[in-house]
Amino acid sequence: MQPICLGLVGYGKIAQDQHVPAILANPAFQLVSVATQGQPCAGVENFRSLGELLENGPQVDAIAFCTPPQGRFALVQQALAAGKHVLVEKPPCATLGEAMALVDQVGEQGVSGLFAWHSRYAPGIDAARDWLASRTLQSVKIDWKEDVRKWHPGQTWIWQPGGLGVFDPGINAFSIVTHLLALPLFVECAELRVPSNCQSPIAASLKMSDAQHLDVRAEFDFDHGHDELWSIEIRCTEGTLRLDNGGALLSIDGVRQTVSQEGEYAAVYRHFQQLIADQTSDLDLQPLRLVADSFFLGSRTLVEPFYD
Ligand SMILES: NC(=O)C1=CN([C@@H]2O[C@H](COP(=O)(O)OP(=O)(O)OC[C@H]3O[C@@H](n4cnc5c(N)ncnc54)[C@H](O)[C@@H]3O)[C@@H](O)[C@H]2O)C=CC1
Ligand SMILES: O=C1O[C@@H]([C@H](O)CO)[C@H](O)[C@H]1O
Repeated sequence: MQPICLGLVGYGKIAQDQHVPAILANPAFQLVSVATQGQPCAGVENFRSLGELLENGPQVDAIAFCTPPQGRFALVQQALAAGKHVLVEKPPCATLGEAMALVDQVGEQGVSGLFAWHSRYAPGIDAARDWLASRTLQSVKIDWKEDVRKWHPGQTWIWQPGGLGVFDPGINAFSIVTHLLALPLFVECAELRVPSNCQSPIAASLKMSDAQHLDVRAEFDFDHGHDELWSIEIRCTEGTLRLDNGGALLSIDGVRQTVSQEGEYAAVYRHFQQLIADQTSDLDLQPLRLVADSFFLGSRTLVEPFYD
């Protein structure tokens, strides 16, 4: 079986930390080229732009996008126009409208597309979804707190329009709960705390619900201590489910459950491989819709300036 020849755009932190190791560990893929504006990737042909990669580089079947969300729409469109399958890091684009347009364009091009909500592939998520399927939900409490200086050192794009600020990690919690819960969620109120020298929030408090008036609360914080707090607690009539460490740990009524041993990005690329084989796509917009609605409804409070 011929490997899927892969190009990658944006050889930055997540590409180095997660994408390239996952690609190299999966024999179904062969990374053949990178287009990036920073340091080059060893062992493959490097280019300064996607256009150069497509025009002058080795033939590729698919492209993985690890650039910031601003400007990503045009890049993915370029790959689609060239008939390439696309794997797009979260958030898929800087706006909901751009992401909606990509969904249409993937369909029109007849290729496979994946919006890679990586937290949905955390080890505990599938078991949590199975347990919840037969339970009666009462409330959901989300705490998603980390240190931006640890996870996005020197990344100014995250504080610019389209960079989402604390919703860049917070959208991962949205991607989990929209995957776990049967009914669509909507935002009821949002308080956004924006540093005086930034365009996007550093913290947020949210209240959400669904058509059955489920009580969903979320606290997001990008200026948290060194030890992250990525937890979701779901109280049901029959008991309490808790996901910790971003979904890597699952407990039910305080008892730790056995979960998958596969890492998030290994599962992401295995899913992408299957989508290509099945000639289909997985392009969910729900997490980005919740971010958009949080920004629509959000009251803004200016807080002290942020310095990296
Ligand atoms: N930092 C993290 O821990 C994680 C980040 N992500 C997501 O991955 C995406 C990238 O984040 P990071 O890797 O942290 O950012 P980063 O700033 O470290 O890397 C972005 C890379 O894209 C390159 N780039 C920008 N515009 C380009 C263009 N037009 N053509 C080619 N290369 C271009 C830059 O040179 C840089 O190497 C974001 O959407 C983020 O939400 C996902 C999971 C974790
Ligand atoms: O997607 C993301 O994940 C976090 C962090 O890497 C935990 O995995 C990061 O802030 C955000 O971009």
